[in-house]
Amino acid sequence: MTIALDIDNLLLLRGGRAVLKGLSLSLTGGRVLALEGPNGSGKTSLLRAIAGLLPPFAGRITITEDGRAVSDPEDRSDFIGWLGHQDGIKAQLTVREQVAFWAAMFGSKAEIMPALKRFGIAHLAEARGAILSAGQKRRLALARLSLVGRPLWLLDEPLAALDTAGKALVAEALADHAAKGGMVIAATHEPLGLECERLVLGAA
Ligand SMILES: Nc1ncnc2c1ncn2[C@@H]1O[C@H](COP(=O)(O)OP(=O)(O)OP(=O)(O)O)[C@@H](O)[C@H]1O
Repeated sequence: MTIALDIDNLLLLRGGRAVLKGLSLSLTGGRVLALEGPNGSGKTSLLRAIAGLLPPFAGRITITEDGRAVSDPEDRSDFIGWLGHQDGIKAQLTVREQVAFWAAMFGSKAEIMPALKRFGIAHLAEARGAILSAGQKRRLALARLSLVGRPLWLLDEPLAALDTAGKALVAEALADHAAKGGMVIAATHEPLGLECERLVLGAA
């Protein structure tokens, strides 16, 4: 599958105010884009618009799969792996259960333990979500995302709360996803730690 994203002359409003105006962008599978810019510059808004959660006031966002447009936002969600500010970790489930639940929900046949190992949390497999630290929760959310097999990853501050080793694991996972033809768009306030394209949004 070849995925491509095309954004044409986008105007996004939040609370009646323009947060992004005249943005155009093209990206193909195999690429990683770092979305940069100060607080309030519209990074999360752009991710939400690409995900189909924030309708453009003007302009167009087109996602194509093998040259065929995926125009319905509901169909679009089938292509998207989302990691927001909230990790969405369930307090009562163990680390293993949370990843297994996602794998089952998304019909992934990938194995659980290698994903936990990859993000350095295999030793926490039987720990409940409630006792995880912020960085451990982030690692779990990333392990979960890596299992679901969606080609377009939209990540909001994927490095938040991670230590140096955790950041290196994320960089590796992003590079790996891109190497398999996936696309990554990550809002970030710090370098992602791999070669990538950059889009710097303006001040609010
Ligand atoms: N639900 C909302 N209603 C009205 N305005 C909003 C809403 N959500 C965000 N905004 C405004 O839209 C602008 C862009 O916000 P956004 O969250 O996209 O910025 P950001 O670049 O991701 O910021 P940060 O780096 O702080 O995460 C901000 O001025 C914000 O106040």
